[in-house]
Amino acid sequence: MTATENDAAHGSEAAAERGLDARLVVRRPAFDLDLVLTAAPGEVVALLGPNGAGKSTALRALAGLTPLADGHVRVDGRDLTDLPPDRRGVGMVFQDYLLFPHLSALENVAFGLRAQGAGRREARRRAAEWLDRVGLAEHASARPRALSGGQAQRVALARALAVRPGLLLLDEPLSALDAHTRLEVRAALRRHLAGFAGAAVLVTHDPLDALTLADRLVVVERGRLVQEGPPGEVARHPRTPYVARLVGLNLFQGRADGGTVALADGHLKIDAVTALEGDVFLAFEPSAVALYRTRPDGSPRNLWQARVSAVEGRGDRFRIRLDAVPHDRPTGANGDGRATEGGGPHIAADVTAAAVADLGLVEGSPVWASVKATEVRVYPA
Ligand SMILES: Nc1ncnc2c1ncn2[C@@H]1O[C@H](COP(=O)(O)OP(=O)(O)OP(=O)(O)O)[C@@H](O)[C@H]1O
Repeated sequence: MTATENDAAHGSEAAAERGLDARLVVRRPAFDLDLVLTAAPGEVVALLGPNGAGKSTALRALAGLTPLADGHVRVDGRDLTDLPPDRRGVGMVFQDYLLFPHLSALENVAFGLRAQGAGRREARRRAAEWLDRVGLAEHASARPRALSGGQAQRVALARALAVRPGLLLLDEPLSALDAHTRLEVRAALRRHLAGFAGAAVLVTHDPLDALTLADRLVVVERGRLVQEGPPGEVARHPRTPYVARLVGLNLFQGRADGGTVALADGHLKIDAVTALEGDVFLAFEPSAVALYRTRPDGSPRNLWQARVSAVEGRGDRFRIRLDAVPHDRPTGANGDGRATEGGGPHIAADVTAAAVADLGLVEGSPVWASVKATEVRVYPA
């Protein structure tokens, strides 16, 4: 059906609600998903979340591959909830659904067009156009096994886009590719998604894919939406420890009271520049943390005793994981924190190789850590 026929068939319904409108409820013995998901036409939504959060389940439910216990899937006003996958008209780029091995690249792309009712010649003409668009015109007659991973991925993308679906689903589209190919395909995918008129939902583990490809992030944990928003906003203002780790920020929750935030666990107070009162999140970059071997002179106010729990190399910097030593517990006779158990907030600090050497940072080293009040972002919880 063409877009116009589609509109005519579904009348004002279609005009009323463009894009994706879904509530996905899936129940399994040890897991349940309940996720409201929408995407406007032209919008790319990335589903992010830890392993087992339910991202693939959500995508498969949209595709009709996993049955819904409750909820609905509507695309451009059309109710797909009870339709089998092949009648949904949804474009899919899934790892285990990539290409038909016995068909050429051209025939793979033409397949969906034929299924949509295009004549053989017309389908091949449009398929050739799409292969050209993804830069694979000269591979039209190649079988999938003769294509590289990146090429196969681009054919799969061309096949999905050629039918101009109202909804495009991409499951880890770059995960099987090596680092170099990944860069290339990411750039190509970005271009094609920008020109795509329908709604797109992308599942990824890779924060870079999510940050560069998506207009909006939807973070899923344990089958529930825990945070959503434009990538920059989510990256600046994480609301769960998973998101904070993903974007490399230190995150705490606490209560603000006159420019001081008492952390939720009651062990530390942090000076911050804020007019907020009440429950807040508090975030700062690992690079904003300064480390000292002994208590620094002039004693900055946000100063903790901590113990190094891990030292991780990251290019030309080192990320130091710290367990803060709670200030209201005894810190040992010489005040160096050695006698105290960890258990205060965890902090990440980024330092240079020279600092690692000068401070002698190894697992178990006691240190003093500080962060300036002006480096701490505070936002409502
Ligand atoms: N076919 C299945 N049958 C039963 N349980 C399943 C099936 N597929 C996934 N699960 C379970 O459902 C939950 C959600 O899995 P899902 O694959 O959707 O998570 P995910 O967020 O995509 O994880 P990952 O990032 O590891 O791919 C997990 O507990 C998983 O073990």
